[in-house]
This record gives sequence, structure tokens and C-alpha cells, in this order.
Amino acid sequence: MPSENSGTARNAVVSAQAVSMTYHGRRGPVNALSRVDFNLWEGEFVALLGPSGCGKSTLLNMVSGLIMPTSGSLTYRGTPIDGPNTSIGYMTQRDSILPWRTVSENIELPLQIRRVPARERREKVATYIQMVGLRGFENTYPAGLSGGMRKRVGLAQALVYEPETLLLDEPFGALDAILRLRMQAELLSLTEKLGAAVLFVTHDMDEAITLADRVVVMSARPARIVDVIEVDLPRPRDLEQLQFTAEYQEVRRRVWHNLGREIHAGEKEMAKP
Ligand SMILES: Nc1ncnc2c1ncn2[C@@H]1O[C@H](COP(=O)(O)OP(=O)(O)OP(=O)(O)O)[C@@H](O)[C@H]1O
Repeated sequence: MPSENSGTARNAVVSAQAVSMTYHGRRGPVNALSRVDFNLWEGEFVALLGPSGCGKSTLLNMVSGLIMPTSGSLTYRGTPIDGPNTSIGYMTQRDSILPWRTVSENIELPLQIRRVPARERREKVATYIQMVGLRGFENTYPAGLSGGMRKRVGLAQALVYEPETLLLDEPFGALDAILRLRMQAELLSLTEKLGAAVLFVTHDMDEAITLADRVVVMSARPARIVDVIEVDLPRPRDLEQLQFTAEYQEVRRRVWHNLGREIHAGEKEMAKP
């Protein structure tokens, strides 16, 4: 089992011990996670990489309190997670934006739920609309947005109340390369400013390495942690140039070594009748 004990001087915001999850679907039981041990430390950026369908969203859903593990222990700052937690901002893979609210009204919603005063709400909404590049679309309804724009509304909803922990499930998947790079840089500077801890699911190995302090590689289903790679590259990072450095290539080789194997294992699993 790879060591998961780095950063011991810091406090864990999320701690998972021997967490397993079995779904009971129409086609019988599906083992999604198997005895996952994991800590997310204060202010840390962790990227989760693993084959499609291995259980990454399941882990985020459990950390957010939307679903409970079948066995094992999952805590947030030492308290068992037994329901949604207002310290966590969660951008799920499928957005939950409301079709009858405009872009501004959707982004404002989490602040209204938290009874933030109207003036502060307006300021925050304007800040985050700017950040996700949706100026000019404030009064547009979701039906008039592209897939990438919807994703950015979802991201702004998770960020707008500046939670201490962010769970982001493939937030930049639908964006073109330039916008993606811009949003990655914005996210890094914001989370550094807020000191937020981030658990970030992506399929993109380069995105994982450029953003994260640690990359956690998960196995094909049922997901286990097969490797934890410290990304000891200096910050602030120049996201455009980083990939050309020798240090970066070294980390990339190690991540690919395990990830490639797991992706092949996942493909074999899916091909089974
Ligand atoms: N509610 C559910 N009922 C039954 N099976 C489920 C349920 N939710 C997820 N699963 C199954 O659990 C496994 C893990 O799903 P999960 O969405 O966590 O994977 P993932 O790693 O996030 O996938 P992807 O990378 O494709 O988004 C999959 O095989 C999925 O079909």
C-alpha cells in the first residue's frame, strides 16, 4: 500500500479509513471502492486520476456527504461525515444549475441559501462571473449556454461562497485548451489565496500534475489507491512552461507508469461479457 502519510505537521480536513462502497443496482452488486485510505490536508491540492468508471466520483460523493460508504470511516475535521457539509463546495460531474434562473441567479443561489446580505451577494457574483469568463452572460438562461459555459456556471457556484474545501469533478473537461489554461491559473491563484483544500478529479494526467501537490492514482474498479506521487514543483507555477521542464517529465513518467497499467486493466474489465 503506498504511503499516505505526507504532511503530518498539518491537519487533515478529510480522512478516509478503509472506505469501501458497493452499489446494489439492477444488474447486481457493483464494488466501486475497496478499502481506500486517504487524507486531504489543510490547504492541499490533490488530483485524483484513474480509469473511467473506477470510483472517483463515488469518493467525492461520499466526502460531500451525499452518499454513505458501505464500510470504513470517513471524517471531516475529525467528525464523521453523515450529510452535506457547508464547509465544502462541490462541483459535481453533472451540473445542477436551474433552468429557470439566469447565470447570475444561479451563481447567487448558494449565497442566498447561506443568507448572505444582498450587497455582498451582488459583489461576489460579479467577481466570480468575471473569474469564470462569463461577463456579458449575466442575464442569460441555461438553455442559451454551451456545455463549457454551463460547466463554468457550476464552477462559480462551488467557488462563490469561498468554502475551505473544494471537490471538483472534471471541472474543465468541456473547455477548449486556451480557456482551460486560463481557468486552471485562476483556480490555482484563488485556492492559494483562500488556503482552500482541493480534491480534483480529472482524466488529464498533465492537468493533474500541473495543478496538484499530490497526484493519487486509483486502480480499475473496485478502486484502490495504487500510487501517491508528490509533485514537488515550485509554486507559483507557470502552467504554460512547466511541462517542458525535466522535473515535470520525471513526475509524468512515474504517474504514467501506474496509470497506463490501470487504464489497460479497466479496459479489460469493461470488455468482459
Ligand atoms: N447509483 C449507482 N448504482 C449502481 N452503480 C453505480 C451507481 N453510481 C455509480 N455506479 C457504478 O460505480 C462505478 C464507479 O462509478 P463512478 O461514477 O464513481 O466512477 P468514476 O471513476 O467517477 O467514472 P468516470 O471517470 O467515468 O466519471 C461505475 O461502475 C458505476 O457504473
